[in-house]
Amino acid sequence: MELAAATSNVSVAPQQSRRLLNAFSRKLGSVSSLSVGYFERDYCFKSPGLRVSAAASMDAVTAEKISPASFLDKRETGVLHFVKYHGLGNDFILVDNRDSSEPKITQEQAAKLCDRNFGVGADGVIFAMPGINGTDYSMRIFNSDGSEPEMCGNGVRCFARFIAELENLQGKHSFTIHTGAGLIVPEIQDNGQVKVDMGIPILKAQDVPTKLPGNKGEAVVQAELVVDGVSWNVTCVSMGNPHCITFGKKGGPNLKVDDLNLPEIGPKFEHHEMFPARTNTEFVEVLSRSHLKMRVWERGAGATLACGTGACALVVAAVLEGRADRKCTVDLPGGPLEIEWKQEDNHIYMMGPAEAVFYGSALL
Ligand SMILES: N[C@@H](CCC[C@H](N)C(=O)O)C(=O)O
Repeated sequence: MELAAATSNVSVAPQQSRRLLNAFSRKLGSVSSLSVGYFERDYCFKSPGLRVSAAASMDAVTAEKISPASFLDKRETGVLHFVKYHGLGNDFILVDNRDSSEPKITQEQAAKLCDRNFGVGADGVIFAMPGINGTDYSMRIFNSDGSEPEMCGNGVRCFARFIAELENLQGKHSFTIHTGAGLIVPEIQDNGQVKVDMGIPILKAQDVPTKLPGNKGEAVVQAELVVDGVSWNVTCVSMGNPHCITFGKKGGPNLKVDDLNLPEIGPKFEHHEMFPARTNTEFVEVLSRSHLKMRVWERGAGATLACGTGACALVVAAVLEGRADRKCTVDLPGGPLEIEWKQEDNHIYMMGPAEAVFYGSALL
């Protein structure tokens, strides 16, 4: 797989952007069907001046023909058009797969695309697919290692914004989405943030899944897990995907998450024999009863800047361990999420941002 090109709108001035466009246009030469893909989203859609300049540098396609939907509509064999989104720096390649229930690329191709040196670079690839059992859409995701998780919290916020863009929807909108974790309902707010009904957390040990024996009914709460000879206190929660949450070592002080050597300790949790489906691990510092700080090591993706399902799972763990209230701000490396585990319906609600970053095309 070869990368055609892609450009981010982060801190690129209009003049630089124009130069980039011209360079891409020259480089791609007669491959006019691809050259349309390379423009700065924000400047194209918010800056009429550049829109004209951009079009002028592309001899084959006029700016008027460019829209998010028409860009993704282009269907050349061997080319994947995508939009890159992120939710607090947890970044995804979004693929318009609404015409088929088969992902447009394989798990191996997804892993290559996610490579930050030889590909686009992302924590995962997300496919927007036709709904199942009466839902509006289905979401599937491949992690950056090519494995397929059941759910992705930051991803589902990106998914909702992607659908709104594809369907040209403005303002408040909600969708029903079938995922590996069942029905998930995101609602885009007027300010562009996305609130998601993440469903009911799963606590039964064998359903998480973990081989640790239940110690609070069937749930695993503040139980001992020996990792590399060191005893940690862990609580296990599934949000459709498995999470192991720790606030510190057994008998030790509360965690200071900035002091952790995540690349060293993270994989030892992920591949621990007590987690037959591997696990995501959240390391959590309690700042107050309504303010938590976390770092995450994700199954199949490693250290990421944010994990939505992880933020939900750790609030559940904090409540079960008596460390926090049901409504918390969770600080992740990429920014904060608002999480509430509602007593009334036992559902967890997550609120946070999702942003499109750039459009691109990859040669498969
Ligand atoms: N970053 C995601 C979780 C993605 C899936 C995870 N790596 C897994 O394998 O379970 C989120 O925001 O929830």
